Amino acid sequence: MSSNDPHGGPSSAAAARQAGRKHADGARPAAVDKHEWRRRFRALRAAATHDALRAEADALAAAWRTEILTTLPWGATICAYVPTDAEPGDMRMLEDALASGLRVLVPVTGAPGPLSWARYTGRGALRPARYGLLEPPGPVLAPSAIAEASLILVPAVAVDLHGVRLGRGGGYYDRTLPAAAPGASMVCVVGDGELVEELPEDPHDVRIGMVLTPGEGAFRIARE
Ligand SMILES: Nc1nc2c(c(=O)[nH]1)N(C=O)[C@@H](CNc1ccc(C(=O)N[C@@H](CCC(=O)O)C(=O)O)cc1)CN2
Ligand SMILES: Nc1ncnc2c1ncn2[C@@H]1O[C@H](COP(=O)(O)OP(=O)(O)OP(=O)(O)O)[C@@H](O)[C@H]1O
Repeated sequence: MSSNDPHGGPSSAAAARQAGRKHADGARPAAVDKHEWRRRFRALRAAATHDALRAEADALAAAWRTEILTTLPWGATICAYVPTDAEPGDMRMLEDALASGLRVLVPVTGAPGPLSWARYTGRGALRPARYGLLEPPGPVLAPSAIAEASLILVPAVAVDLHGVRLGRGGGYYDRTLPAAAPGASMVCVVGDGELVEELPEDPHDVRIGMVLTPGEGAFRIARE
């Protein structure tokens, strides 16, 4: 088994990081392995204790507040998403964004294609949607609304140090992000074990430029 084999089933964050290391020949892992990589990261997260997940969410909420929200002007638009229980971070991040005076848009999921958007006004307004997600009922904004955002939170199962992102496999964000404003920051929120050296990349994958992790807070990664 090579160190990049996603069938290996690492049992810790350190093992996940190790599994993301480069092949000796420098080649990227085959893109066909994305399903296995998703399965592996999902298993790691499912095995985490309640206390560990709570500590992770606390650290992410604190870093989000102090390292990102403080940099955004009152009234700015951001694109975020409503996290599920199986994703890092929690609703505090959305609530704190509202409290900081931001206009917060979250995705409205339709058939695979560019995501539409709706304004997040508070958790009480959310309704069950496709894939077990929670979304605002509307009014629905066209996919082009992403161009108004100065910062975009992009959900990720994992991300690598080159900005390659592994999503949930719908291809939604890869079809959505090209309409973002040229200067917008694209940020993935991931657990410490979900930032790895190298993930498989397809030609359609849009690289992101920043990560927020519980252990190291917000930092830029290379988009190269
Ligand atoms: N909270 C949240 N909202 C989001 C996303 C997200 O990742 N997280 N999305 C990000 O695009 C969009 C929804 N995309 C989704 C894409 C696929 C699946 C899904 O159920 N995938 C299957 C298996 C995929 C595979 O391995 O091929 C699964 O996860 O079991 C769910 C949502 C928009 N809203
Ligand atoms: N820009 C695009 N145009 C056409 N098809 C695309 C595009 N981006 C992705 N796809 C298709 O979507 C499918 C899923 O792609 P991929 O596995 O990269 O999704 P993902 O980034 O994990 O998902 P998501 O963005 O929903 O989290 C693939 O079959 C891919 O061919």
